Amino acid sequence: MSFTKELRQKANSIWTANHEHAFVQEIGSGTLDIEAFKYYMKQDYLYLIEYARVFALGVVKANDLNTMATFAAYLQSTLHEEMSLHRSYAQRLGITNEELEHTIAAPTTIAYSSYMISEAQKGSLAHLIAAILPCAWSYSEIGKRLATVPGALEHPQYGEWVRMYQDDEFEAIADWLCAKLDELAITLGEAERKQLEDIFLTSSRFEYLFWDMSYQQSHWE
Ligand SMILES: Cc1ncc(CN)c(N)n1
Repeated sequence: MSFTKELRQKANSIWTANHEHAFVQEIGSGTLDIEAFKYYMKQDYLYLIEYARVFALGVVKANDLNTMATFAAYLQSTLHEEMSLHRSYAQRLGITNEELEHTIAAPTTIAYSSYMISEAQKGSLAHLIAAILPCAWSYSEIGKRLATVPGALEHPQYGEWVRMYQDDEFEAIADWLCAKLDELAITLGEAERKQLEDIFLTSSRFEYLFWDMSYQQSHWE
């Protein structure tokens, strides 16, 4: 079994909890409270700014031109495709650009994005990928699953979100990161593989906390 398949298996209970989280389920059914979605969109925008920085660090840490170019392409697509989804929702939901960029980051947003940046800065390229892989991969899995829910793709409010994350182009990012991490892991010893596993599991847990924050915190803001 490949290294990333092993990681996916070890994180299975966390990923199942993410799939079953009320926020995710209610995007699929179209019943999510719009205030929770607005809160999520604003926090996620801040998160994505830092996520994009990790791709920039990938350009710096890459040791061949193809890897550099791929990280640069994903930096570009995060800033101009994924974040344009948020800008388009913001416009539709009456959130100004000012509000989007100057929202105060919640503790979970700060903790998750600081964790990713810290692992990316202090570790190797493999550490960097382990920190961001759950972000790219779990969203693709969630998008693909929600796309099978009747009506989810066409829902007037949440359909655009589902269409973005179920897209094959989005899945290609996760596939590429998996292939790169599998390639790098071949030469690593047990101790370093264990570090990568811990990072992957921590980011997976942060994914859960992000859904939960968005579902809960919007009620007590
Ligand atoms: C918190 C979070 N994690 C992952 C993704 C997908 N890039 C996202 N938009 N937000």
